[in-house]
Amino acid sequence: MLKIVKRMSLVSVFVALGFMLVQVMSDLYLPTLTSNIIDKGVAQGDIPYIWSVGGVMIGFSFISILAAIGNTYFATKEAQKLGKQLRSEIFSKVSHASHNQMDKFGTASLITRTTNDVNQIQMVAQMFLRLMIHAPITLVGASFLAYQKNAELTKVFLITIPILIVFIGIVMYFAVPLFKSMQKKTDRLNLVFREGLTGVRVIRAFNRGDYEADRFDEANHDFVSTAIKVNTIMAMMIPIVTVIMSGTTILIVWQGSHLIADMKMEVGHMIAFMTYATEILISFLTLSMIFIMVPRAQASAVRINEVLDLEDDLEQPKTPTALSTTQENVSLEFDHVDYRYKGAENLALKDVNFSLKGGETLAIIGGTGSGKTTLVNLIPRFFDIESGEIKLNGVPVNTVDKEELVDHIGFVPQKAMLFTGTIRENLQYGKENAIDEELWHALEIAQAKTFVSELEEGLDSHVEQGGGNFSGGQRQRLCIARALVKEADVFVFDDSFSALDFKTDAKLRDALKKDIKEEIVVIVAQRISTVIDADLILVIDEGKIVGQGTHDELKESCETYQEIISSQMREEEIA
Ligand SMILES: Nc1ncnc2c1ncn2[C@@H]1O[C@H](COP(=O)(O)OP(=O)(O)OP(=O)(O)O)[C@@H](O)[C@H]1O
Repeated sequence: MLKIVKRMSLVSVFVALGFMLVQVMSDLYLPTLTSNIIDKGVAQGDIPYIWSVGGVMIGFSFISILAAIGNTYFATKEAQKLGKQLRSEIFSKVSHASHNQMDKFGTASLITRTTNDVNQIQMVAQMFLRLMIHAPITLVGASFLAYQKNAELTKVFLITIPILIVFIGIVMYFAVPLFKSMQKKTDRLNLVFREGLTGVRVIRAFNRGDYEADRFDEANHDFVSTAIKVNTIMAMMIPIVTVIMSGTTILIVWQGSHLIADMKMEVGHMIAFMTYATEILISFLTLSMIFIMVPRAQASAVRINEVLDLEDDLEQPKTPTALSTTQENVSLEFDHVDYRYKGAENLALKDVNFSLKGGETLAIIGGTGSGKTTLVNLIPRFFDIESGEIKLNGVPVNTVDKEELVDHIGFVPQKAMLFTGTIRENLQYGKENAIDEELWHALEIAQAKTFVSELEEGLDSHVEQGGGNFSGGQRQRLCIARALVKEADVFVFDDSFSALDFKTDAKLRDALKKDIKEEIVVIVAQRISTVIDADLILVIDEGKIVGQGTHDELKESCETYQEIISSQMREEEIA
């Protein structure tokens, strides 16, 4: 937690604490002034004394109010700033995280960490600046002043404070673990909620609405029952502490009245003593709340630090090699590449070997789970390989600055993902200053020009979250156009033509061939018709290249390729 709160500005922290100190001192002085008014003013009928001390009291009350406002302002400002900074740092970390790191946490947990966990820290930071120092200082100050008023009467605390401590201890024993478990339950709730929202169409298609609602209810019930338990325990605090406080007052009045009767104490002193006693007990209560909140925030701090301390598992080269692009040097080479997912027993890719020159098209075909996506993900270095070497334009990709490498690659992932905004903003994602002409050209190659031009607002048409207002095929074509706007050396299309009909698929590949003369095109596909014209086809099975060559060569020599052809011919016959 210390590591996290270190982000707060020391100046603001000291200013907030300074205001708080002034507030505590003023508050502690007020009961003494009350006691003086009663004992010296009221008891002796000294009206001018009452007026003058009353004036001082009003003055100190004002100082206390102003100090409280100052403290709250700086405490809130610093706590909010801390929350803002943490959220930005987590977001930045996550947006630069590798695929492996994203898989480690999961989206739902990352959302909880950015929202709920940051809120916990924010609350504790504010409480620290408002109360954490206030409570101990008040406790010490009020105890000292109460002792000064009457040492004999402080014996009352020897009875009430141990009772309070035991009670608070019991509450903490039961409440702290429940508070901690609530974080995990919030994670689970977010996970189920998120899956329910993102998968709403699948849920409807499979008529699983009731099942999902039950699943959500279960997570919701689990969360709520823990919250009820914890709140029930906490709800007991106030009445029991009130009883203890009332008991303390009764004991003070009972003991105090004897002392007054014996002329060992004045009435004003007893009233001041009672006020100090209340402050002492409230400080104890505040401290106990702090002891409950700090472990909870500590759990949040650990979860936040887990994200912030993520070591970059894709090392940035210390002296990066520049990646130049000339008409002659565009090339992509996989040299005996092996890759294994973190923690996996088997290699996901074994001994992948091929090379391509600018202007060539590579097609990768194979069954589901054979390793096609894994292979193309290695080109922009989403993962680091176990052995072998991958070179782009003759330069090993792990020696190139990561951002520079990605700048040279136009990537269309398997899942067509668009951002909320306009079509123009989405297309300019890879080249901010791309002019309309370039955007229309990319749309034309991607076979998206016709439907975009038919939209009333053309390039300025609104794109809903995730591209929800476009069909699957339209989304895919917009994603293809977005990649084409980039000035890349390699264009990767990971199963990006799957939602297109055969005619559009053929037209798109034709347009690509005509337009992309110097760059490399890598197409992952399931359909033979998509790969048929490629200069090189890799047939992949269980991570191994089982055949490579042109369509005609593979048709003769590769058994797996022949099987794919015959299975698709059967499908066409059936159709
Ligand atoms: N993040 C991951 N962690 C561990 N294993 C993974 C991960 N992603 C994929 N795999 C495994 O690696 C293998 C290859 O997966 P990959 O996604 O590359 O296949 P694919 O050929 O693209 O499949 P599809 O055609 O269904 O998209 C599969 O066995 C899969 O289970």
